[in-house]
Amino acid sequence: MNTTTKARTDSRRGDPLLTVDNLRTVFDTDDGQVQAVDGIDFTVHPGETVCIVGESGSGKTVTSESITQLFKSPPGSIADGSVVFDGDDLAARSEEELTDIRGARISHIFQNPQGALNPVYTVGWQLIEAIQLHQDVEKDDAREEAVDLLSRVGIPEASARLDDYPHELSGGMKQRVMIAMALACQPDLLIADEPTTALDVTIQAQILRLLRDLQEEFEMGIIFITHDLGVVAEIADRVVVMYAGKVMERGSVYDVFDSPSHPYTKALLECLPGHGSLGGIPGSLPDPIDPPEGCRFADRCPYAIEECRTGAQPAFESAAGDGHEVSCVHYQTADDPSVLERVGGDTASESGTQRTGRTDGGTDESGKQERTTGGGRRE
Ligand SMILES: Nc1ncnc2c1ncn2[C@@H]1O[C@H](COP(=O)(O)OP(=O)(O)OP(=O)(O)O)[C@@H](O)[C@H]1O
Ligand code: NI
Repeated sequence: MNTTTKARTDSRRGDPLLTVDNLRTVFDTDDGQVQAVDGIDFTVHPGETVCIVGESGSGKTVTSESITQLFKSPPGSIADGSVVFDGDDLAARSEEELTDIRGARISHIFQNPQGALNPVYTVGWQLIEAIQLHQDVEKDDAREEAVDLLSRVGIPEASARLDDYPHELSGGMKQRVMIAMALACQPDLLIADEPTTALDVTIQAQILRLLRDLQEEFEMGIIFITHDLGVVAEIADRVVVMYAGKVMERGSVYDVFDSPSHPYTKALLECLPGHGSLGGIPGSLPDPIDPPEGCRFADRCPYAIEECRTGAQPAFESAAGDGHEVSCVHYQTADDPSVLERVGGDTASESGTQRTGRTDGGTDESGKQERTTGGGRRE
């Protein structure tokens, strides 16, 4: 995050490119209905990068998959809400209509490139096809653009790679080709779910730079999901903090990082290297099939009071900063994060492990378990 980012955020005006309103996405399983995304709201403006952050299992991937309904249905379905893209509610669109939108106006990049490339065509053929689908250019020009894109995602000897088939490439190379493919159609909205996690830091930096360049060139909106809060600080204009299918806090990257307001956001930031709390937030996510009443984070929150455990997730209250909002009962009377120091009293000043009474081991184990469950179920 820097002053440029801040200036960009503040100058953002006009209609959003994407408005997600009260979105609920559920999965029917043998054990019951998983409330993966449970009534969330956020917007993305043209040229803006919105990062979705939150622990494993919070619903980030399901949120991103819900936009063009990429999840398998059944078991998944949108149970409520709307996803308005450029004036059009995608939640009400047929699979056929969504196929047209995917890859033309909305592109996805996943952590795992498997399945994103067609094994029977060369990399060059697929890229040139994608470029020509969207732009009225001759084949030679499209070829030149394909080479340029490949070198910009960090592929050495790009022109030679055009004749390769996907299986001839290493995993990291495939990932980069997939990113190039997603950008080839110059999407209005790019949805990237942990796109650079498997890549080394130099290539990662190169790809983030490429995204920023293309974003400036084409006013592309970006939804970026990552566990790496360092990357968030670098690329986000705005941040959406998710927990257990709910949005806990949202605002400019500047406000969320400098004045984290929800106790959950504070805890997430404390897990950054050099910020004290190592090994994650003590405790684990609530049961997604039968989430608790009140604030979903209450069981792990050092500031929780009786009021936090009844009713629905608290309504959004404004926190310090333009468009900075937080879903926490403690902000119903104030918009200043220091309110937590006052309400927290002694509990708040205790160390991370004492807060919930859990000690070593619990965190790591539960964290890992969430990951396995989330990934395993999707297959
Ligand atoms: N196909 C599915 N069937 C049942 N439950 C699912 C399915 N896909 C996701 N879920 C559940 O939905 C919830 C949200 O999962 P999601 O993958 O969106 O989390 P995430 O925030 O992306 O986590 P991570 O950081 O690990 O990628 C989890 O409880 C997960 O187990
Ligand atoms: Ni995910």
